[in-house]
Amino acid sequence: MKIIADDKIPFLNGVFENICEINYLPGAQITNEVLKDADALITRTRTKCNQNSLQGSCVKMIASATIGFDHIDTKYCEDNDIKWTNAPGCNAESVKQYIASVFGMLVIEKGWILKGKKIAVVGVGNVGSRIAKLSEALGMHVYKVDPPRARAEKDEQFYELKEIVGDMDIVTFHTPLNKEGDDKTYHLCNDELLSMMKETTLVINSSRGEVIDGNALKKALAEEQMAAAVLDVWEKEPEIDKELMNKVWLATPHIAGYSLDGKANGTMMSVQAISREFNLGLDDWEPNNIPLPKKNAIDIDCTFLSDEQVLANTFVQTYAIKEDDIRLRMKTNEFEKQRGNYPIRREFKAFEVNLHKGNDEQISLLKSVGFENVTRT
Ligand SMILES: NC(=O)C1=CN([C@@H]2O[C@H](COP(=O)(O)OP(=O)(O)OC[C@H]3O[C@@H](n4cnc5c(N)ncnc54)[C@H](O)[C@@H]3O)[C@@H](O)[C@H]2O)C=CC1
Ligand SMILES: O=C(O)C(=O)[C@H](O)COP(=O)(O)O
Repeated sequence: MKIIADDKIPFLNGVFENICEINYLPGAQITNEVLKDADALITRTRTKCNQNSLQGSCVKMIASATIGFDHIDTKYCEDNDIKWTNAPGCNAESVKQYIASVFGMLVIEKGWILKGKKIAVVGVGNVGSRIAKLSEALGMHVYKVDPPRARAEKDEQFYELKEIVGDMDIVTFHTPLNKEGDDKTYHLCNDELLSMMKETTLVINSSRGEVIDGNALKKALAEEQMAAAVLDVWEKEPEIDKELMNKVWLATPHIAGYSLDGKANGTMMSVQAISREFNLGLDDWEPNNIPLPKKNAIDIDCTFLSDEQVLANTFVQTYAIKEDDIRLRMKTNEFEKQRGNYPIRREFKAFEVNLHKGNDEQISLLKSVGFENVTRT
């Protein structure tokens, strides 16, 4: 048996070597020629898995170590008996941490008071439901927008995006990229939607670049139809629109899901899926010894801070989004390189937080958003 694997998937080296042949290649170099005699592919978003790459190959299974699967032509796979899997939820906590860092920056850099603000969470799946919970913990009013769930569920309250968007302080997108159909999300955020927003609204996109019409956003920002944008994902990335980047408040190179925890989960789910399919005896395999960041103990002096400021400061100390923003602006052409050499980032649960002169309410708020080790002195 032969596996082709993307060489940027961590924790994979050594896992299959004694069982079968495995070759590692950069995502963009995984071509039809390379896949010809491969039985399985372990991939990321950087390899288009479609007729071009798969026709005539021996590939029987594709496992993507990512949440999104818009890089896989699922119809082609289904029509050609190629099984495929993604890794649902693998890095959802990481995207939550990314959004938490945006919230932190709103409080620290822009002086926002989040309590009482209205936020539309568009797409309430693994990521969106975490963002909704995080926002509620910060006292925001959450408006959930998810037409597929709204149709399927009776007990949860969902809103129509166009009906509420004019009243929102924040609109954050967490949908898959659906290129067509009733639940199409391609350019879901377009001229029309942007023109309905208040001039103080912040738009965040950490889903897929094509969910927002970049030209429309550029125009809306230039004309101050809405206030600001945070973009992690971009149309045509890694060749991103620099004019747009210069207009957005925080710009990052598609790394919202890049915690090591999230990557480890993605690798684990892919290895186990391949193992189950080909009977390789790795059904329970999981990576161990996930490295910690240099500083995983956080000390916050709460003396003059509101509860919201305590949370904001804690969030940005676990992950400083500004550092990714600065790196991208300094070397925009290195978008893909920055993703490939991404620093160690760990999720909330890997940190020990001490609140100096903090209170029980702050401890319980931090625990409610995913911190496991919180003390006060
Ligand atoms: N920037 C990054 O690093 C990352 C980006 N992502 C992106 O985020 C997306 C969401 O991730 P998850 O929450 O884990 O996916 P999920 O599949 O758990 O949830 C997606 C939700 O969107 C809803 N939805 C579908 N069409 C919609 C529409 N037209 N309007 C509103 N809601 C709609 C679905 O019903 C579902 O509840 C992924 O598909 C991926 O593209 C995911 C992980 C990391
Ligand atoms: O999981 C997803 O979906 C993502 O967007 C990933 O964070 C992107 O991961 P890579 O393809 O860059 O590994």
